[in-house]
Amino acid sequence: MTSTAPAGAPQPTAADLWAAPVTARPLDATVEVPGSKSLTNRLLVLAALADGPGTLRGALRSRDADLMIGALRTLGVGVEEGEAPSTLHVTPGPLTGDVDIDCGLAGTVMRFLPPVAALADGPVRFDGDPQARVRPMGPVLRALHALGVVVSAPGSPDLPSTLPFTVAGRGGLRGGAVDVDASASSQFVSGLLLAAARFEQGLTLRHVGTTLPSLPHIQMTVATLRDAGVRVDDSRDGIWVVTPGPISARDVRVEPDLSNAAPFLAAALVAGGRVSVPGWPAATTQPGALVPGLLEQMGASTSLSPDGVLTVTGDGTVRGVDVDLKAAGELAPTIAALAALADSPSRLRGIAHLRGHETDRLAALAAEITRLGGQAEETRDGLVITPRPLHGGVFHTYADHRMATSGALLGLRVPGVMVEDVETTAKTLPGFAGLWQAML
Ligand SMILES: O=C(O)C1=C[C@@H](OP(=O)(O)O)[C@@H](O)[C@H](O)C1
Ligand SMILES: C=C(OP(=O)(O)O)C(=O)O
Repeated sequence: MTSTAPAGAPQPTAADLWAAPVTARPLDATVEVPGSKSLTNRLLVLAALADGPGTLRGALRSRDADLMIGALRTLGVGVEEGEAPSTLHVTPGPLTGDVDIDCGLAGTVMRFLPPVAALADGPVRFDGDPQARVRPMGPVLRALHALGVVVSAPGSPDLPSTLPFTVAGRGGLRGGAVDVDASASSQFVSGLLLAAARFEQGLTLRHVGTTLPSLPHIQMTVATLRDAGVRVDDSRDGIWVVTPGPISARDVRVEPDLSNAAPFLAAALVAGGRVSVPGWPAATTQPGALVPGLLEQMGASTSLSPDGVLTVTGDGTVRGVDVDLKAAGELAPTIAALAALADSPSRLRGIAHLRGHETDRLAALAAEITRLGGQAEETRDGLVITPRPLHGGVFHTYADHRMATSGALLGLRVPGVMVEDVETTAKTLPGFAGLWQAML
């Protein structure tokens, strides 16, 4: 397949460009990454639906997390900062309708909150960034419709399949059995499951699509529900049964974001030397758990100390890989950047659904690696990347935080890489450029 960059990105001005730093010497750094986006936004939703006030500690504060906080407040939930901005006290209350929710570009907000909105006492209007208006929403909205919820789009008689849309909250939902095709996003399943204990009859949810991406994220949803005392039966592949009942209010600590740790750890492979990330959980449902194994396949050594410090060591040589990233599509931009710097070709498979992420990530990665002189081609479900000598140039990011971190990784070795709008990393990692510089 040929690649064209996704449309919609205006030409950057010089002020939008960040000169990615090149390293002259091996790294020797420890990088503390903030809380997981996926855990923070799940735990916020569960705290909002819980049977009493609860607390999150080590929560992420980023655009996506703050959009979730803002949306929950709009719905009548109390969310107060504690002694640190990463401590959040959540006080559930009756969910109020006749409100507007800004989803920004956050998949977790646009997919997790429509089922919650069905519990509100009036219409909840959802919209987001221009790029959010092309992200797939149809399956979750069709599932809500099948459960008896009225979902509408402004000025159209049809059931919407993208933002903007309105969910007519009626103060509650019967629940029952419903099918969903989650082949475009696991978040359709997670969103329905997170609210399901509050449906009168709970929920029996069956995935009916050909493929199911991001299974660790669904397992994360199930684990966070169970930790909050909700009964979930996931003993049959592609079927989840949530028993109705209270969601327990809790005081929880959020793990660091292992997917955001990935580009920092990968830097040890590109520059040589070592990078350590403290707080690495001994066991986790985050797909970032696959990072050490992937980096080892690409030539790194890794170790996890008993006190949870993950260390990646490299010698500046990157090996090509053939990997299925279906379980961890979030890691694909990092692996693609490594592949462009490798000593042999790579194939990334199982990630067709990345076309519906912040941008069409397959097109964006192929276009930007090619622009720097590399060879990267889209396949039906991924990318084939053949290393070539790279040169500097503008690395467009398409409002995608993980495109920006990929550009930084390439720039570590290739002089003159100018990353467009590096601040787009604030979606999940505010201060990325400073953390990156401090690592060098
Ligand atoms: O549930 C979650 O927190 C997420 C699920 C995944 O979505 P997809 O299944 O759409 O890839 C992942 O890519 C996204 O960054 C976060
Ligand atoms: C796909 C991602 O985000 P979202 O939660 O917006 O889907 C991502 O962070 O890589």
